Amino acid sequence: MSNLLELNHIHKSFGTKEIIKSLSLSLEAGEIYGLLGVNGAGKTTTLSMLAGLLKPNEGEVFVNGVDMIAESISARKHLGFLTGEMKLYDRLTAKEQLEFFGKLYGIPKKEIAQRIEELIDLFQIEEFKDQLCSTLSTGQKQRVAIARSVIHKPSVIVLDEPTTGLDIMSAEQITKFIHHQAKVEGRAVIFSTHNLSEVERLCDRIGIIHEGHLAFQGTLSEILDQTESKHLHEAFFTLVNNEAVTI
Ligand SMILES: Nc1ncnc2c1ncn2[C@@H]1O[C@H](COP(=O)(O)OP(=O)(O)OP(=O)(O)O)[C@@H](O)[C@H]1O
Repeated sequence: MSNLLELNHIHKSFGTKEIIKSLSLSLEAGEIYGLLGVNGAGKTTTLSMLAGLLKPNEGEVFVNGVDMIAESISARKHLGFLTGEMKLYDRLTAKEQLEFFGKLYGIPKKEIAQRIEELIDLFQIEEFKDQLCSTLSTGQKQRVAIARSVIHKPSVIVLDEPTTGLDIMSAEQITKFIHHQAKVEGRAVIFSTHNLSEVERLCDRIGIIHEGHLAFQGTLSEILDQTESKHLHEAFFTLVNNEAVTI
């Protein structure tokens, strides 16, 4: 099967600070990939590079076979990106927000209406669809933000800490969404999180960024085997505290 997403030997520095030294990963259709790492490890930096918001100093990014660096406008059409940095427009209602982004992506008017109905239904936005975004709760805002990021039906979905700050019900809704997108719709989903149980439950593969590299990349059972751990949190500490395991 061909890869929907490919990162090859990415390097990124800010000034003299080398954040990502060499990082490669790929995702197939239907795969869910969880990106872990301590605060400041470089998860947001990596996801921003693969979404075309930051340019790597070296390396390649392909989305659906399109070169993100050379043809970023066309590559971004295949990708939906959610990050805490991208705020909703406070003066639009939840529904207007979705309409606005539908138009930005050039979705025909008739299709926008239908797509918005689907997303309102999927994320249970109905109750607050006509409320200004400035008045929404954290969980409601996050649901609108994710709906907005996938309005154009991208084949690759990139979510930076999608469940951070959400209660257990809202977080569950988002994990169900991720599962559905990959396993029913056949999209590739990569997300960063600090919630290890979410990763254990949801991800086909896990990547742990440490000191600019992927200290581990593989399935849950592979990481447990390689670190001789019973749980992901034990494996995580083993990899991040002493790099006894090499891939
Ligand atoms: N624009 C920038 N200029 C300078 N340094 C930056 C910039 N963006 C990120 N960094 C640095 O790069 C490192 C990685 O940051 P990044 O936000 O990618 O980490 P993260 O793994 O997402 O962390 P967290 O779990 O805290 O969200 C940090 O040391 C951060 O200070």
